[in-house]
Amino acid sequence: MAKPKSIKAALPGIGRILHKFAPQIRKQQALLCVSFIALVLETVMRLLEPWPLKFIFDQVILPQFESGAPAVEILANVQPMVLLTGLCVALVLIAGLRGATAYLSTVGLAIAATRIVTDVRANLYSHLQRLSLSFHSKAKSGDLITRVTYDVERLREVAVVAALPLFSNMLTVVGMIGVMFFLNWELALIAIAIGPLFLLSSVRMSRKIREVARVQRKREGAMAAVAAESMGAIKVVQALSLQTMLEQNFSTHNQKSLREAAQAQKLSAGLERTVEVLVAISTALVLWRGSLLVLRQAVTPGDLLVFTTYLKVAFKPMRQLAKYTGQIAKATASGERIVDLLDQVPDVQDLRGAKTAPDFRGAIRFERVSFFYETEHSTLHNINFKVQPGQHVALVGPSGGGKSTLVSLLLRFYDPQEGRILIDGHDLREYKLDSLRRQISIVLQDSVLFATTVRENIAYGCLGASDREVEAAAKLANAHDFILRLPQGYNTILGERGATLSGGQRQRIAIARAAIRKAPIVILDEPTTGLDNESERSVSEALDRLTQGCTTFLISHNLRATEHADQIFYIENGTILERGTHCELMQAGGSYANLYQLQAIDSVLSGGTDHAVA
Ligand SMILES: Nc1ncnc2c1ncn2[C@@H]1O[C@H](COP(=O)(O)OP(=O)(O)OP(=O)(O)O)[C@@H](O)[C@H]1O
Repeated sequence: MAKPKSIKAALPGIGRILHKFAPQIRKQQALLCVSFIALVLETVMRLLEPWPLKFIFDQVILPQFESGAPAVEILANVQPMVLLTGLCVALVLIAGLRGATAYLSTVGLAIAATRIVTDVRANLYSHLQRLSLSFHSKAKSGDLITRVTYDVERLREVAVVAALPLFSNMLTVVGMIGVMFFLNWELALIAIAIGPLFLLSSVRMSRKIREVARVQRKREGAMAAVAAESMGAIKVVQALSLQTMLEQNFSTHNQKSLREAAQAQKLSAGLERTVEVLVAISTALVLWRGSLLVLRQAVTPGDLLVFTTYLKVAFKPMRQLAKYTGQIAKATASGERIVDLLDQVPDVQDLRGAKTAPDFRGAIRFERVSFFYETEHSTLHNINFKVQPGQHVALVGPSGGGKSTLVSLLLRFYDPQEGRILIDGHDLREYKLDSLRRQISIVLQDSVLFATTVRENIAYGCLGASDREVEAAAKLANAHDFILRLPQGYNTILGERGATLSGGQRQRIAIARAAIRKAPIVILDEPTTGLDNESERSVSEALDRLTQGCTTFLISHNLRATEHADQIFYIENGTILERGTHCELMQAGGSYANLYQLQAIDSVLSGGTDHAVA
């Protein structure tokens, strides 16, 4: 998505963001209203600030100057000393009120913006967790993390430090121009004549600044990618001694980023100086013409004072306009990235009227099920089978045949394009997703554990499980003994993805996590692949206990591990090519029998000892 180049280009984006965040904004309505009122009062105070000084000049120091304004007529009748004291008090009061209202509006708006953005972030995170696998398998996790963290933070920061001050300053500038025209249109025209020149230079400079900032942003992205990649694959980096090469790569980006940052700084400092000169020119012109008008008594010295003060005050925020608009344009890009994500609709979600699934017996039926991912080429084609409660089914066949896809349909990670899947006689889609998935346990080849305690990792299988249940599950999974030997036993905190454990230990904790669910349906996707004989034996034993009495789907390339299954499906190119028990398939002498014999020969030649798990 291209980044908006300017506020104008960003406007539709801002509209879209505000529309999307409307519910969160509405929640902060009261606070926003109070802050806005404070903001308007602050603007009024800013406009009033030079007026006591004007009256001191016109009424106390130089009372000979005439002014037709009714307010001034009233002041003319007040004792000069009383007036002076009153005006000095007013000066302090105005400054105090301005400070108080500015504090109220700044803090109020900042709190409201922070609450809105925090709400949006929570929403985004929960939305992301619910998006279908079809979305997540295409999305880059690094990019998603950036959106939840960096983009949301940038939105908050810019809302507080740029958008709100910009809005308040604009309000002040408009008010000042109005008052200047009220006082004297000729001087007001001279004062704002510098405007186009100011706009021209600031637009030109800010465009340059944005270009440099964009390059720098890209560079930072590249640096983050290099760092993330090498940290994620630190084992390979160290084993291949790639550190120096990667350091050089990183350092090049780092140096360039530094130069670009300096250039952006130089440009914005240049812009500030240009604006200062323009303000000086404008002030000089107003002073020159204003003094002539004062001498002709067309305006009072106090009016001239108000003009010059306004010029000084008004141009100060304008100087930051370029900075603010650039930041807002960038934040809009961030906001749109967030809205893009929030607009994603999960492919798989609860259908209207979906009900909580009752306790399953575990009878499963696939009826003319066909499924394809993005491509039209079907991954599963016309799959039909029935499994009785408690039966063990083995899915075997060549890689890419569609075995994992088939079981992912059972979990409703995806919905089939044709046909239907029934559990205990009811279509899966009739049930609420959570209640369906709660009754299915899975153990994958590379089980993912979380960077928390062993106890919590097991309890994640059934949130709210007691310590006793956790230990019982660990015992079933042959994990209890090795867990007790860990430094803090069940309270040992694991490394990210369970990196501090061996493959076999990880699998046994994953089995404990599956066991604690006490689900009637179990899916095992190559759970013993990659383990050494000792670990495999221990894991297989645990799996035997886990799957007892459960409807089980076991995916395995090792046919020795699947030969005891009640039904074996030989799946190739998305169809069940052969089905039956081990004996039936061996007798049929088809692809299964050939593969089995090949594996048996291999096993004999390598002296391997494979163990059945189902
Ligand atoms: N998320 C996905 N998006 C697109 N295509 C996919 C996706 N996942 C799998 N595929 C494709 O679907 C086909 C079946 O994949 P699947 O993982 O189900 O096969 P498998 O039999 O389990 O293979 P293996 O035994 O190697 O695990 C493959 O051609 C694969 O490339």
